[in-house]
Amino acid sequence: MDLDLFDTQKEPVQLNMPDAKVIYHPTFFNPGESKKLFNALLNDIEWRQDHITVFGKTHLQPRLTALYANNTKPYSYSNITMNPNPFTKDLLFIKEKIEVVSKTRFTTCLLNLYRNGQDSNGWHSDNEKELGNNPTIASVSFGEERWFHFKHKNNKNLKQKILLQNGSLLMMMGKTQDHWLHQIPKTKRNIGPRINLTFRVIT
Ligand SMILES: O=C(O)CCC(=O)C(=O)O
Ligand SMILES: [Fe+2]
Repeated sequence: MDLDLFDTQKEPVQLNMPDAKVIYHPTFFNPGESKKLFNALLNDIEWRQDHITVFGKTHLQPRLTALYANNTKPYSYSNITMNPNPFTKDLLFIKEKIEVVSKTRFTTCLLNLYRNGQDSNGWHSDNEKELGNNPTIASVSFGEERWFHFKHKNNKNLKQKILLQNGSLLMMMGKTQDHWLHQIPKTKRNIGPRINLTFRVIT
């Protein structure tokens, strides 16, 4: 019997999405490394909960966030401007490992902490002008797995979804942000926290 047949997928896969380039590495960090990094980030990152203004109404963001960078350039989205903290040792370790596969030098990391299934991230694309054209965004996940949904901006029939596993890396490149929106929906499952790190280049 070939036990490999029952192993989960380990090789990177490109998602079947027209007008986009999205590559998923299911096991970029091994389980031991992922657990250590999850615990360290949960404790050491300066998590905060900002207010956002949508359609003139102010709400608390449905998750905690943080911004780290190797420069002092602010990042603005949804009427919030965040000023970065300097990268920590753990963030530099993760960044350098991702830079090898992505052949990109990242400046900035936006972090999200989804405390439970009620925390979420609404439909958006990462198309702020600070990111430039065709941004490469490297998204790392630790902790509970959560569904990540994509929908095409012009063709309602085009959708994609992927379960982002502990220790995974999702790369969004090329025209992805021009043509697609993404979200992390709420779930009624009784689940624990998930940490997501999105590495970006801010020019
Ligand atoms: O939590 C995730 O996987 C996605 C986060 C995201 O889309 C963002 O921060 O822009
Ligand atoms: Fe995003």
